[in-house]
Amino acid sequence: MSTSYYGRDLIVSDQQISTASSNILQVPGDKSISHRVLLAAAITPKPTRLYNLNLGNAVSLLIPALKTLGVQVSLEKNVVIVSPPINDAWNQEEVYVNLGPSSAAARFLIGLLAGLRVKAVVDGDETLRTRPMDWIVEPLQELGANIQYLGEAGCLPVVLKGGCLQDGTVQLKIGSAQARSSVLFAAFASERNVKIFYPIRSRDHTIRLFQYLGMDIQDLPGSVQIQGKCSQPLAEYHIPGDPSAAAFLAAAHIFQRRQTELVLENICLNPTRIGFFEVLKECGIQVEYKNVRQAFGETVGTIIIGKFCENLQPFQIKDSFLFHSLIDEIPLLVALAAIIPGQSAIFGAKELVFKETNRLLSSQNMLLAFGGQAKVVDDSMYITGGLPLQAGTIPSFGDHRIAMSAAALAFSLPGSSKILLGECYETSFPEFPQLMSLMGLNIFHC
Ligand SMILES: O=C(O)C1=C[C@@H](OP(=O)(O)O)[C@@H](O)[C@H](O)C1
Ligand SMILES: C=C(OP(=O)(O)O)C(=O)O
Repeated sequence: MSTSYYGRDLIVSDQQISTASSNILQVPGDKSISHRVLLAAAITPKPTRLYNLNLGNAVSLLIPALKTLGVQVSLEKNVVIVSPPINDAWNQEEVYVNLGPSSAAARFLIGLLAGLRVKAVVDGDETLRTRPMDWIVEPLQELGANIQYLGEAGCLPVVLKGGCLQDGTVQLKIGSAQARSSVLFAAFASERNVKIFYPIRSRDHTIRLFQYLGMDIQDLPGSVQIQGKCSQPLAEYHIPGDPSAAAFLAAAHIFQRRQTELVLENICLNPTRIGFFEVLKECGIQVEYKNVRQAFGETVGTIIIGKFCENLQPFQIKDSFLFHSLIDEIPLLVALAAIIPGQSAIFGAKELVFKETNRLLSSQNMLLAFGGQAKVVDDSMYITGGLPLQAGTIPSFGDHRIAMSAAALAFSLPGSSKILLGECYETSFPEFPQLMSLMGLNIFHC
């Protein structure tokens, strides 16, 4: 399996660095919400103050791209301030922007630029160039956007050449939240009336954000219709903690068999995102949501993971809503399944093939390197848990979710493991080593 990522390896050793490790932690802002509020702020008439923005590469690379296009972005202490281009003068010189590894950043930006009729070339790194862009280009073209592929058909780079978006209806074939959000951003930016039919309710942050902005939205099972006019511009937004980052801390707590509670504060508890924690419950791990409240259209609260208990049960993921609500946590669930005696299984996981790596195969290979057993059959995966695992040299393929899953699991094993290219955690969770150290994990680069 190939990778385009170049970074340092990570060493994880079983030597605890501190006996007094922390039980109350906060994680960085949610990556998905960060992408969406940055783009919404870029087309909101007044400056917007964004608190707790995720500053991993996947989000931060969007900032220079927006600046190239004329958007004003500045940092004041820990607040990112975003204002639209002066006099709405988006750069029209067919500028080149590169979103590195982030398909969410690229897909949303293409939707937004199509809606604004801004001319630009949108590109990504070698990995992103292999990921499907037809999921968004086709519906945008159906609505009138002029987008052409500059390299391989269906992939980045693409050139946007204007084209006037029309009111209309599109039917998405794929459950991808990014596909739906790209079209929603196009409708917002063009102020068009667009109806989207979609097969699965995957993460719905864009719908919630647009409702919060006062847009006229009809949100029905299987479809959403939006009149892309915002009546209540953003002035500020506090981004809640990322449940996908919180999942690594919860897993480390379980792998370490801690006999205390772990408290994760200020986490996004949107039901389309907390599938990992629901599966933990199914396995017999105590999980509680406390202090649950609504903030900026999102559900936010504290997650409490109980002390480790023996007799964990294997899990099965069959339902497509559940699958999408934990889509980025599959590598971590594969690692978790390895310590639970019996067979766990994940079904209908075709979309994992289109992530930073083919995550069915990269998760399998990660586990095999620890001496575990996992088998991929078509779009399903079967993991035999409870077998003896060993520390070792573990490939991450430059995929942040694989690297962090491997690091969390490695800590529970005697000896040291080397996670190849492990520094790629910076894509979504730059604070990963610091937070893991707070949990006693001995982790360093080499
Ligand atoms: O909408 C989003 O922010 C995301 C949606 C998911 O991708 P797909 O929509 O391609 O499934 C997820 O894997 C990605 O990390 C972020
Ligand atoms: C798949 C991911 O993100 P994206 O699709 O935006 O690259 C992820 O963060 O795990």
